[in-house]
Parts: sequence; structure tokens; C-alpha cells
Amino acid sequence: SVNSSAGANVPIHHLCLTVACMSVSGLRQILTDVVEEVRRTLNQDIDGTEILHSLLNAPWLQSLLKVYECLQRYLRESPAPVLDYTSDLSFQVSQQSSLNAPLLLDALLSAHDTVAQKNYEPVLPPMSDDVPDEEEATRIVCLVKNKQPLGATIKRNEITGEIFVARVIHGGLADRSGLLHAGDRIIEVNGFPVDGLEPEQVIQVVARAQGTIIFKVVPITDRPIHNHTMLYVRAMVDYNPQQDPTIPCTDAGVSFRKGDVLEIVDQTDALWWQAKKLPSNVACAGLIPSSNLLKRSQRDLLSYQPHTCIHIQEDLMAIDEKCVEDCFFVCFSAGFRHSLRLCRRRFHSIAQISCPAKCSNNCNIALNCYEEVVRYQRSSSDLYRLIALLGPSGVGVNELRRRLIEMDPDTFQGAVPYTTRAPKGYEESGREYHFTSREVFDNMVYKSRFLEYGEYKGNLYGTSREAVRDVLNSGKICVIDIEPNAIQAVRTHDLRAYIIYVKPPPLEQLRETRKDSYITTDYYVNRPFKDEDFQEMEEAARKLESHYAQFFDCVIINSELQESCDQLLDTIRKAQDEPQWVPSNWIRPTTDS
Ligand SMILES: Nc1ncnc2c1ncn2[C@@H]1O[C@H](COP(=O)(O)OP(=O)(O)OP(=O)(O)O)[C@@H](O)[C@H]1O
Repeated sequence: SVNSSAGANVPIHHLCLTVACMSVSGLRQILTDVVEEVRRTLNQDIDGTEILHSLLNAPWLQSLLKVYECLQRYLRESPAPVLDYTSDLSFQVSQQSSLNAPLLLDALLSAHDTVAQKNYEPVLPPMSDDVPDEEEATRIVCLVKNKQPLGATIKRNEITGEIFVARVIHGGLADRSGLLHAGDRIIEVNGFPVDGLEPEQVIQVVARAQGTIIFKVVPITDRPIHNHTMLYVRAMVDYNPQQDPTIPCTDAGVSFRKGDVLEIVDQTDALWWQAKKLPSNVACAGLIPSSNLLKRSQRDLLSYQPHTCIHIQEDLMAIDEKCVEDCFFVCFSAGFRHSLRLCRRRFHSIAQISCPAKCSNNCNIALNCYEEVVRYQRSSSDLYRLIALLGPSGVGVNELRRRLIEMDPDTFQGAVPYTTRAPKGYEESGREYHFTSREVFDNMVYKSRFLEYGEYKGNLYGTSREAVRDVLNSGKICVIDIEPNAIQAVRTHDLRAYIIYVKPPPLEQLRETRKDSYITTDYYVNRPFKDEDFQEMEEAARKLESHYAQFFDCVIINSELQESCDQLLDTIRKAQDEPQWVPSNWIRPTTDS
């Protein structure tokens, strides 16, 4: 069978088809009229000469004869088009007259030229006469080369030297043609036999080809059933195909960073999935390592890092192919945040989040590289999402939160923390803090009621899940600041936290914007910022980003305070009112979530 995927020819085909349909239906009408006329004439009692006379004079017969004559003349004269470059001509005319020929006319004339030049069909090589009868059924596949890659990879059978299509990339040229499939054996490329060649040599033949590429293939008999999916995941790790020697085709690889959302379109291969990074305006997908493969390479990578603890499942290949919604946590102990109106430098957090996987060093770790996500649009009847601010100590998380609540206390509210310290004279239980005994506090820790908690100067402080729920239930937007330890605790079905990372600006801007600001440290309350503070802040920011960037829904660079406040307001509005990617188990809760 001979196939063509020359998409560019479609308009011309349409043109020809329309013309053909018109003449066919016209002739059909004439012939129907003839039959009807004869029937009516025969029913009347008229003599033969009269019938013959009226028949020969009938307009429909005249038309039919004219058509016949035209066709005969066409066969005799084989008329050639007067011009085969009318679009050039129209361009020249439009240039000279400084008038732009309408787009439609241009397109029409260029269609005319294509037809006149008869270049709308690939010229196929003549069929060889000496094809033995027993030769396998072959297919000639003709693809029109354009700027896009072919979107297929090939492999060589090392024993027979035969070349096969290894995989066809979803949405690529080969895939859209529907003519090449994984497992098809390629015999020739543009008449050039490829058996025994190295795959790179075959690719060179394809690369050298101009215009159309003609593949002679033996189609695979049992085509594998493709596992086409529409799965969206958030990448929990960085991946760069250029640095991955195991990828079957580097050029087909899709690079991604932590937090990127990927649309997985094919999971047929257990090792290499096909995906697009969102937002995407390309049709063609690319290769990404499957969840199991990525887990394996992460394990190899992390096992070389002496200070990183990791929990690994024994049999990685036995893990379900589909993503599990655990989080990828690595030990991290830089500057803990204290939302309890204390400076984090003075607040020693001892928060532990409940996590099913714990390594011998007591790190909270679950290894997962992709997190399944869905697009979520909060409905007006849903509670607001929790807003959790996160950033290195001193960057301005508390300042931003404070200003936000001050600006609109009817909309925004913090969660009232618990403490074991005694109330000061002006403090009221339930307003500044929930004052409680150590026994009650310990019991709350035991029952995992805290999102995070910590100790400062012998007293315990903690933010409970109920305190956050109370604010949300009251119809307000709850805004808290958290330490990285609390990320997993707030990313749940009931709180649906939107995590905003507050990032320090570059050093110069830090110096400039903080020249009149004060910092509270372990030893000083409200002293001017020093360069060491900025360096420490930047170092803590680097660590935070390298370990937790995958959980940031948004990043705000806190340079000019007013601008940051405006940006924060806008971000929170979008988080509540516009569709966002969220873990799928928030929407389809599992027993674990
Ligand atoms: N954009 C900014 N420009 C100038 N000063 C700022 C800016 N953001 C914050 N500050 C000031 O920096 C100081 C530290 O801010 P803040 O207390 O909010 O830090 P933090 O991130 O909450 O850290 P910690 O919890 O350790 O206090 C405050 O004096 C605050 O007013």
C-alpha cells in the first residue's frame, strides 16, 4: 500500500474534491433528467420522428455533448497551464502597485501554482519487477519533512543487524501520520537499504533527505496496545536529559525542575514515559524517566551523599507504577521559623511531622519523584484555602503577614497559637495565645494535633490544626507562617494549603531596602542588619529552595515592602479564585490523606 502524510496538500485536495463533486453532481442531474424525459415521452402517444427530433434538440443533450467534446479536446490537446508561478506574479504586482494583495487571493494563487506544477503528490520510485512472491508485506511510508523532528527513535537488533522503530513520540510527525509504529522494521530510507547500519548512520540518511522521506517498512504484526494516559504530575526532583547517560535519545528528553507540572501522555514503556511540560504549546511530547526509574537514580545519587538520610523501598520495581502521593523529604535543619511572634533564631523547633517512613537517623522521608495533581477551582461554597508563608529567617515573612492582616482584618486572620508560658498582664487566653498546661500540650503533641511546635526558653509553643480550622470555618482566610517541617502537615485535603515562598532579593537590594530595618537575633533585639545577616539569609534560602522548591505554589521576592504586599494580595486572590494544580488526593481523598 502507498501512503502519504503530506499535510501541506490538504487544501489542494479540498479544492480538487470540491470541483470534482460539482461536476459529478451536475452530470448526475443531467442524466436523471434524460431518464425522466424519455419516460414521460414514451408515456405520450407521439410518433418516432417527433421523439427523435425533440430528443436531439433537448438542452440537456446539448450540454452532455458539450461536456463530451470538452473531455475529448482535453485528451487531444493536454492543455498546459498558462503560468505555473502566479503567486510570484501577484507578489510582484502587489509590490509595484504598493497594494497588498488580499491574503485569500495569495492563498488561491499559490494553490493554483501547486496544482499547475503538479507537485502535490510524492514521486514514488517505480516498483521493482523482480519482487519475489514470498517477500514480506511491506509498506511505503512517505513523510514530508518540515522543521519539526520526526518524533521517533530507532534501534538495531545486534544479532541480525535489522533496524526497528523503537518508539514513536506522542504528537510528533511520525505519530500524527499514523503510519509508523514501534516495532516496525525499516528496510530502506529513500531507497537506501539500512540493514546492518548503525542507528546513527540511519539518522544521518534521514537528516540528509530533503523534502519527502520515503521509508520502506515491514509493519509489526502484533502492535502493542498503547497505554495512552492523561495524567498530570508535579515533579518532585530536577531532571536534565543532557546529564542522563541512560536516556535512549537525549534530544527527545524533556528537562524539568522541581515543582514543574508535567502532562504524562504515554506510560506504555515501564522505563521511559512520554510527557509534556506545562504550559506547553507544542504538539510533540518527549521522554521522561518513569517513576520507578527516577526513584532508582535518585537512590543512587543520594546514597553517595554522606549526610543525607533516605528511606528506600527494598524492591523498587515492585512499586506500583502510578504515582503515590507521599512527599520527598530530606533532612534539613536550617533556620526554623516561629510564627508565634518570636524570632526564629531564638526559637528552637522540635516539631516532628507524622510520616510513615522514618530512617534510622530519624529523618522524615518518603521517596517519591512525581506527585499526581489535578486542576482545582475552589467553589464559592468551599472554605478558603490556608495560606502558608515560608522563607529564611529575617526575610520578612512575619512583616508581610502582619501587614496583610492589618490591611484587611475582616478577610485575613492568623491562627492563635498554644503556649505553656504564663500569660502577661494584658494577654487574654484565646486572643494572643491559648494558654495551657504542659500536660495538655504534651497530650496534644501525642495526638498529632500540632502542625508544628517548638520550645523557647523552656516554654512550648505550637500551632494546632484546630486553630487553623477555626479561622477557615469562620469564613476568613487563615494566613500562617511555617517551617519546612510543617509542609507535609499543611498539604492536606482539609487545609489545602497554598504555599508562598518569600525569597530574599539579591545582596545589593537587601542592603538597599533593609538599611532602616532592624533584626532580632539570639543576642540582640532590634539591631540594624549586617552583611553577615544577609549572607546567612541567602545561604538559608539556597538550602530551602534546593530541598523544598517542589512545594512552592508561588515565589515572592521581598525587595520593596509595598510591592511585596501588593503581590501577596494578588497571589492570595488568585490562589482562592483561580484554578490551581493540587495533589489529586485532596480531591479524591484516599484513606491516608
Ligand atoms: N521588604 C522589606 N524592606 C525592608 N525591611 C523589611 C522588609 N521585609 C521585612 N523587613 C524588616 O526586616 C525585619 C525582619 O522581618 P521579619 O521579622 O518579618 O522576618 P521573618 O522572616 O519573620 O524572620 P524571623 O521569624 O526570624 O523574625 C523586620 O524589621 C521587618 O520590618
